[in-house]
Amino acid sequence: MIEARGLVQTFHTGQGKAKKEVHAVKGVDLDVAEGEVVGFLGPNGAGKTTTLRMLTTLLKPTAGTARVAGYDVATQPVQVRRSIGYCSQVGSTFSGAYAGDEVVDHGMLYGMSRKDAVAKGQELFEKFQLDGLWKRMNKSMSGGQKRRLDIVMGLIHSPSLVFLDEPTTGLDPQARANLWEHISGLRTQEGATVFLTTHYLDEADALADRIVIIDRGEIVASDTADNLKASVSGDLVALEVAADDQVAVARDRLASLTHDVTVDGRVVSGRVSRAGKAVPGLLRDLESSGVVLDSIEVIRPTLDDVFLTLTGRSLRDADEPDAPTAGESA
Ligand SMILES: Nc1ncnc2c1ncn2[C@@H]1O[C@H](COP(=O)(O)OP(=O)(O)OP(=O)(O)O)[C@@H](O)[C@H]1O
Repeated sequence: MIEARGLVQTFHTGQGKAKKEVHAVKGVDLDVAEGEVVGFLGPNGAGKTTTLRMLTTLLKPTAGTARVAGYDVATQPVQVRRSIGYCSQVGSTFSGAYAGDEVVDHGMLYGMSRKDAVAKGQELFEKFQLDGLWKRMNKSMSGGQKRRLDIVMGLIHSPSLVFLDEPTTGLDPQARANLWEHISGLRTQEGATVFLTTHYLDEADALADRIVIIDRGEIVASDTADNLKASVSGDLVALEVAADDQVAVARDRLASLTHDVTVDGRVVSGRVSRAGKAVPGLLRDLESSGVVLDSIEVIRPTLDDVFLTLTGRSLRDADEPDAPTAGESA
């Protein structure tokens, strides 16, 4: 569905002495298969939107090639646009028009008949819990309703591939959770392939089959959330031993699974790869060695741990406004 090779975007800003090159995207390769939901994750300014704009033909790549839905973005932009749905960060609806009219007009722009556009629009309004809002203006809708309306606009012509740019930014937790359900339904109910950008770790974790991480214009990882977490640091296993004289035995048993065991009072802990598989055996081992536990905690690494290991910074640091962005050079 998406096949990008060496995509580059260099912006030129300012004039004279203030002239600057911004290397927003620096040679991105991407492959997205039909039916996949891919989360494109990265901090502010990492190059997510710029990559998305190149893939959706809104921006010409400085270098590199991309085929999207079977068409070349540079030479067949019209065919690409017909095959995809795009929901931008800023939204695509106009505040002074009825929601239903906008959706129908949008469908007609794609060559649908009014009758078909109305039928599909009404079906989508129902699916996205917008029933009753056909004759409502965008300006009198809640944030969550507006985002759902944006998605309906992007789906009116039944695209096989949908791009969502930070779909839940600015929404409250309940509206986010509600939108997540709808996004999951895009594949199951609409049969669409979904490529979404986000800087929310939990969003990528919850929605995507595969996560592609971009940092400063370069892809730094691409895998399932589980594999990314497992490959980086392992799960933290913390054993609280019931008696002081059993601490050493517990430490030795845990050391058979990992090198980095630490002891803090009666708490023995260490990082174990794929703890879900290893812990049952460890518990049997501890029991047969006569160790009694007060508690056991298994803490899975977060995608933030992954990002930290890959880039040396946490996503939160990277989010700070004064952190350096996409390789700007004078
Ligand atoms: N039109 C432009 N002219 C100059 N620089 C730009 C332009 N658009 C984006 N940039 C710069 O390119 C870099 C990547 O921006 P981009 O919007 O792709 O990041 P992003 O990962 O989508 O960030 P966010 O999460 O904040 O939306 C940033 O340094 C940004 O300032």
